[in-house]
Amino acid sequence: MKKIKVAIAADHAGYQFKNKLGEFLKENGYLVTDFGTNSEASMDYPDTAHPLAAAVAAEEFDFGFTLCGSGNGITMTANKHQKIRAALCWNSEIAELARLHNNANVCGIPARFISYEEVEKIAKIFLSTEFEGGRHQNRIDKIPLK
Ligand SMILES: O=C(CO)[C@H](O)[C@H](O)[C@H](O)COP(=O)(O)O
Repeated sequence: MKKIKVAIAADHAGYQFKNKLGEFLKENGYLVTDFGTNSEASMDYPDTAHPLAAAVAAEEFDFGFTLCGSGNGITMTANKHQKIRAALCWNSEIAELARLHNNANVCGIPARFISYEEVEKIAKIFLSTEFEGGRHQNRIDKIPLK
């Protein structure tokens, strides 16, 4: 069976959870590529979020996970890419809706505000939920600026 390709990226605030999430995903059969950051030294989230978003937009990966302190900066950055629909997901219900209704291809995680256990729950539901299509397809078609 074809393995799902997942990209992960973080800033210093999301570094620890990003590493744990990467290991968890590998253990569960996903092909994981880590776009950094590679330490807890302070850095600027666009430096990892833009390369991840460009690669997901180019369909080199099926999904991306981005982690920073609030999840906001790294999600805002990813959403600057036309083909990216990055959703800020702070619990599994929101993550499920991000896939069902928004066909999100990047999951933004607020690492300073949720537990690591919640991160795994979010990742599991995000990766296993199919987009519903229908009325939601009409809506996401209207998101990009023409
Ligand atoms: O981008 C963010 C805010 O929207 C993230 O939460 C960052 O991780 C945060 O701003 C980093 O803050 P720090 O004080 O530089 O550690």
